[in-house]
Amino acid sequence: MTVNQSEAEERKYLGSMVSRLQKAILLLENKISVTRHEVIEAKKYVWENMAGLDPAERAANRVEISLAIDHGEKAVDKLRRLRKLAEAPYFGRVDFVPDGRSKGDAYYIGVHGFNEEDSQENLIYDWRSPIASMFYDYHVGKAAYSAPAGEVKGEIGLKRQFKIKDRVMEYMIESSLNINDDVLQKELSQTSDEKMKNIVATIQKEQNVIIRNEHSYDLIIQGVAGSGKTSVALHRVAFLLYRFKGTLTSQNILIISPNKVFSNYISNVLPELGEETIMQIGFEELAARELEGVCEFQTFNEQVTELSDYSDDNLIERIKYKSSMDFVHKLDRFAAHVRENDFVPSDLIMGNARISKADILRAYQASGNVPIKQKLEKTASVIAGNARDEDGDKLKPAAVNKIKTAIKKMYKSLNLLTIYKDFYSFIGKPELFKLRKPRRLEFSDVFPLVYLKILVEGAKSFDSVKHLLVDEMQDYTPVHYAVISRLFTCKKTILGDSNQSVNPYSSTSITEIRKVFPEADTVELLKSYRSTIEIIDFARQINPNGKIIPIERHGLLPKIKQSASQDGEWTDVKQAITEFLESENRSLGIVCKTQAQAEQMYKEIKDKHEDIHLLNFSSDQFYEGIMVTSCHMAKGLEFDHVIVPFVDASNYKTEMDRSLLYIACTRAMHVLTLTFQGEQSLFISKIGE
Ligand SMILES: Nc1ncnc2c1ncn2[C@@H]1O[C@H](COP(=O)(O)OP(=O)(O)OP(=O)(O)O)[C@@H](O)[C@H]1O
Repeated sequence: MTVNQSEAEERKYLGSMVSRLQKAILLLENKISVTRHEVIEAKKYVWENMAGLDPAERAANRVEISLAIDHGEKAVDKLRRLRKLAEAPYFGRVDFVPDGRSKGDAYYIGVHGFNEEDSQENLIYDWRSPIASMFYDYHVGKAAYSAPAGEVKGEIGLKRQFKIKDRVMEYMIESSLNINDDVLQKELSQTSDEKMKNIVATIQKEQNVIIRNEHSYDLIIQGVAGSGKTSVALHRVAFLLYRFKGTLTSQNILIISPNKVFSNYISNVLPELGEETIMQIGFEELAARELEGVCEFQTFNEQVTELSDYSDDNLIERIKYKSSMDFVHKLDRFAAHVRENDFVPSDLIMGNARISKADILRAYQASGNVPIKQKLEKTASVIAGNARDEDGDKLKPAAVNKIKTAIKKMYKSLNLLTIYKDFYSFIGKPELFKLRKPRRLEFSDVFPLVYLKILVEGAKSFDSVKHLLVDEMQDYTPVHYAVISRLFTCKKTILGDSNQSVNPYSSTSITEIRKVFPEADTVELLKSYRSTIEIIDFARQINPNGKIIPIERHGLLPKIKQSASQDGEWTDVKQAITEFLESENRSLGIVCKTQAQAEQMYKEIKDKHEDIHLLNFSSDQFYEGIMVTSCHMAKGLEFDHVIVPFVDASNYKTEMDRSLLYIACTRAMHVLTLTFQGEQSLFISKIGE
């Protein structure tokens, strides 16, 4: 294989590829404009000849027009991809010779594939194609890939990485190692754009295994902070959309995300990869859908705020009790118990006919192991179907309805809140149920009630969803997962980090989640790509439990600034903002323990710079520049520079605070500054000793 050996040849080849892409763009633009013209003409024709066309002709015209529009839309999509490729056609190359052949080919790999209209020759391979997998999995030497016809073994003779921007090659690296560290280093040391970006050029081997996993039904990813869990999950979606084109579309994929800012933050990744963005929903929206008309409820954020403002042992006990798999089993046993015992039939008189309570009970018992409401419906329809009026005829609809109502009334109570309250008496712990206001639940009761509702009434499952992603899995309890498993029977990717819980009293480990999904495959990511070694070392001392391994990238040591007064601390924070403004960094997160502190901070500094944004739970956008927010909101996000204020002994003292501080510090990519006045928190006082 002798093509494009030298850098000069590669540059020339890049130039020719850009020209070929530009030619393809021109051709496609012409086609689109012709199609547009044809659609307009066809519509005009139908409009002008409406009266003269018979219904069959009108229908045929409509079909033709909508087909042309469909083609046009596909062409516009393709055009978007070609334009993107024309700016940076590829990022990698592997030269591969299959076993038994003397000659192989050079395969160029890009964000999208490209072949010219009149030729079947692939000029650029999509990063998701089978051949491209070798780029991520192997270095020079023996290699293999899975083709539709089976595994192809052979030898990689050359592997290169390119950084191409605005049609110009910035650099080219010969890589003998897997995705050369130099390129990864360069990528990671860049300052952050406004939103999360794709990582196709530097996907690591351990990440590629997850992305290209087509076989797991349920896949749980435990990954340390910054290990690329969210990136990997989104690339996995893009891979599955490519691999199962035709049976899976972006409308079949749903992500349960922690909040709207996070949704906005990740919203560019799939479009960058040429796919449409997927639907997103929050756990609370799910709960609101299920509990509509039943009751109101406290949000997760309100619960976290309450816990971080003051510590109430009874509340903590209630939360902890409801956060185990054992609790889910108790709800199951209770539902089985009431289903068995709370139906008390009586004889039913309809005109001259009498239906005995024994017959009704028999029908109820024969109605199967289904939710109570369905049992009652089945019982009623069997009884009504067998009953006859005085003339021996089947009952009229009005009489059938009467039977239905009467049988429903034989059940003790179908009021969900009443049944839920009874549950706590059943388990001998009535003190564990506390309404906040009449008909307002505290957060720890929300998903238990939803689960009970499913057991009583059955689930309205999301049938159109074929793949579900759950991010920040550590914040949801087994009962959340029990609900999820009933509402979504599809494949799932569940990801999170047990060390990043915003409420340790209800946090869930992979072991607990596996109790709900015993067949799930699990995978652990330990390498962290986001932060410098200095920042990770610092965070590791705050929370020594994690197994986090930083990627080899150095930066400044985190700074801790102490002052004697609050005014002194404001000055320190403002000074750090000035340092940020004077640096090349583009995003600054000021991450406070609580939302109230974030608001206080925002008030103090908002006049310092015109583009300071306060992020709270009603925000729906991630901004470039300076953002002030809470640890809870910042979860999943990242910033070039992070300032964590108020790190004093009274503000950060509990295990929950430790977890929040760890989350705050691991949001920083390049620079970390902590400030406090008075006595410093124990979590940082020993750092460096
Ligand atoms: N292979 C990679 N190449 C380049 N950048 C990467 C790679 N993997 C991860 N990153 C970068 O690391 C950062 C962290 O990624 P991501 O947010 O997906 O991690 P996470 O595990 O979900 O983090 P956290 O749980 O801490 O929120 C992002 O900037 C991402 O682009």
